[in-house]
Amino acid sequence: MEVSEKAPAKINLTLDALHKREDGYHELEMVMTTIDLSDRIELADIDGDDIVLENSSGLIPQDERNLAYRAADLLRQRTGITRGVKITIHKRIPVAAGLAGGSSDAAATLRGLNRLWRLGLSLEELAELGAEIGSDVPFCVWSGTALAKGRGEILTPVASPPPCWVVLAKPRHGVSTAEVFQALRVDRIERRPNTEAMIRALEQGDYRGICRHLGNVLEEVTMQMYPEVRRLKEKMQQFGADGVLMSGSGPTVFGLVDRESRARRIVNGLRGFCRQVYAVRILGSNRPLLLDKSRTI
Ligand SMILES: C[C@](O)(CO)[C@H](O)COP(=O)(O)OP(=O)(O)OC[C@H]1O[C@@H](n2ccc(N)nc2=O)[C@H](O)[C@@H]1O
Ligand SMILES: Nc1ncnc2c1ncn2[C@@H]1O[C@H](COP(=O)(O)OP(=O)(O)OP(=O)(O)O)[C@@H](O)[C@H]1O
Repeated sequence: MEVSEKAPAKINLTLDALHKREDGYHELEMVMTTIDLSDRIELADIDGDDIVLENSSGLIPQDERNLAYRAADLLRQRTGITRGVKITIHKRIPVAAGLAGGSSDAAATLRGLNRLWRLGLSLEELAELGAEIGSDVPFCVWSGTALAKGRGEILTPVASPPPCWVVLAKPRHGVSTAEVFQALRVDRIERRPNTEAMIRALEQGDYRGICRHLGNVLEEVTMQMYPEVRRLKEKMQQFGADGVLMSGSGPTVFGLVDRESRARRIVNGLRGFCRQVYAVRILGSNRPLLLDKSRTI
């Protein structure tokens, strides 16, 4: 048997770091939403008990370091399942980009294997397992739009943004999330996002309010390391995006745009400065993956 799962990317509408914890992680408060730029994960039964990985990208590990492999391994350990599986990753999300590509592959692997192996685990249980793989995995298990606290694993669903376009520009280099957090000085943060105001704007469907309240405390840190990120943000603003921000730890910069024609114009303008430019939609409602039949059967 074989199942296929969509693994969508996320963007951060806000990201605030409250303090550094004793376990070395940062206590976060952030609003994330899923966008229509996805990897596809195929999971197939195979003879034997190996986890075999194939992927279309030369940029991600092909072994047990791959987050999809780790998800399958963890699920087998916790359920006592010993079946073999072939995981094929069709990669479209840029790697080390701040778009949670690896986390989403892991989350899709958990959802897909739950179906393939008829485990009957709930999304809550899969998200809890996912937290052991990475801070973004629980959000990716649920998808939609959510306020994330703690390390990123304490989730409260909030209203999704009204339909709009997201223009993404990914600079050539990737960014190490660990390095960015290491360079962050929480006691020196000058401007923090207003998370409450963002949630209010989302609940009211206030597109202009959402654009106004975009904010990410990691943006300045990554921009110091990679000035190209600042230049891209400025370009995106000049080309007329309604709101512009770096996603996660970067380096991808995204712009919200209300009309397709303007999104296309911005994409064309940016192509002169950046090779990886996309225009995608926000994935509408909360838990859109339920429509994909990815919930427990
Ligand atoms: C920046 C974000 O993408 C925002 O959504 C996430 O916080 C990062 O999520 P992720 O890539 O799943 O991160 P993890 O693999 O859990 O952590 C990578 C590294 O980032 C740092 N890290 C991550 C999450 C967090 N709340 N505090 C941290 O300080 C830690 O140094 C950790 O070693
Ligand atoms: N399936 C995978 N897809 C992408 N990267 C993976 C995968 N498995 C492991 N990795 C490793 O994880 C690192 C981070 O990649 P990823 O694309 O998830 O970054 P990211 O978008 O910045 O994630 P986040 O926003 O969650 O911090 C890469 O350096 C890559 O080697």
